[in-house]
Amino acid sequence: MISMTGVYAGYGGGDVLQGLDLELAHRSVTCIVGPNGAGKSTVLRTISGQLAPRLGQIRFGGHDIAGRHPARLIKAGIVQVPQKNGLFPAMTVEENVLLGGYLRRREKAYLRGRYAQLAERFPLIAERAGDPAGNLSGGQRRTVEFARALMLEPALVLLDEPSLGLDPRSLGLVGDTVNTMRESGITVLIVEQNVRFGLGIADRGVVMESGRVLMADSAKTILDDPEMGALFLGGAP
Ligand SMILES: Nc1ncnc2c1ncn2[C@@H]1O[C@H](COP(=O)(O)OP(=O)(O)OP(=O)(O)O)[C@@H](O)[C@H]1O
Repeated sequence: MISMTGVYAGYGGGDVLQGLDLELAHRSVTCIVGPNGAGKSTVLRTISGQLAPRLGQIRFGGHDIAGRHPARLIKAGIVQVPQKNGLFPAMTVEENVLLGGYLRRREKAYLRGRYAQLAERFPLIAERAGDPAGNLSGGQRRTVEFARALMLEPALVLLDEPSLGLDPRSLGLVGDTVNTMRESGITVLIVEQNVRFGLGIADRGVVMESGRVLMADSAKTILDDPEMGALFLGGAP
């Protein structure tokens, strides 16, 4: 559904991604793991258009989308949920969710209908619609961020460290939401420091090191690989 081939990208001081190849199957949930600085978040930024690759191809929906403007990519169905604090705390939950539809803001009936669907799918949205987003717990805020990302019915959702700062109960909420996305036919790409959690909710795992893919397999195979355990998971299980 999306494939990256020979992608080189960086921030001016040399390439962080060094000929990265990555393929995501339609409707799969994939988690990228790897040591700090491996380039995991850079992969997400390159797909969502925040960073244009210097070389290489990113194919999505039959086109090479490398270097396209983020707004065009959102319209094409690719949305990234930022790492943290992506909500406007003084605005209500409803207003925050509706912001996810900004690019189609003139289509009021579509946005109302879409919001109603999301409020049904995520009871929290309906229950706390009028509350300032700043009053929610960390896990609840994450749910609102996810709902906002789904406003324009994306095909591919990119999640950067969804577990960051969450307690164990909220992690369950994140896992449930990823399952909801999978059931709606959305392809999900996650970057996680919490390797056990990330691979636990994913079908596929990708191990990155120094801007390249070291291993791509089922999430379970990677979790169970003793070498991976020693290298990246903080010791063998
Ligand atoms: N905006 C930026 N400007 C300059 N360098 C950056 C920027 N963002 C990241 N880098 C550098 O690119 C390299 C890869 O960063 P990236 O965030 O992709 O790694 P990561 O694998 O996600 O690691 P981490 O888990 O530590 O975030 C790092 O050396 C980092 O310092």
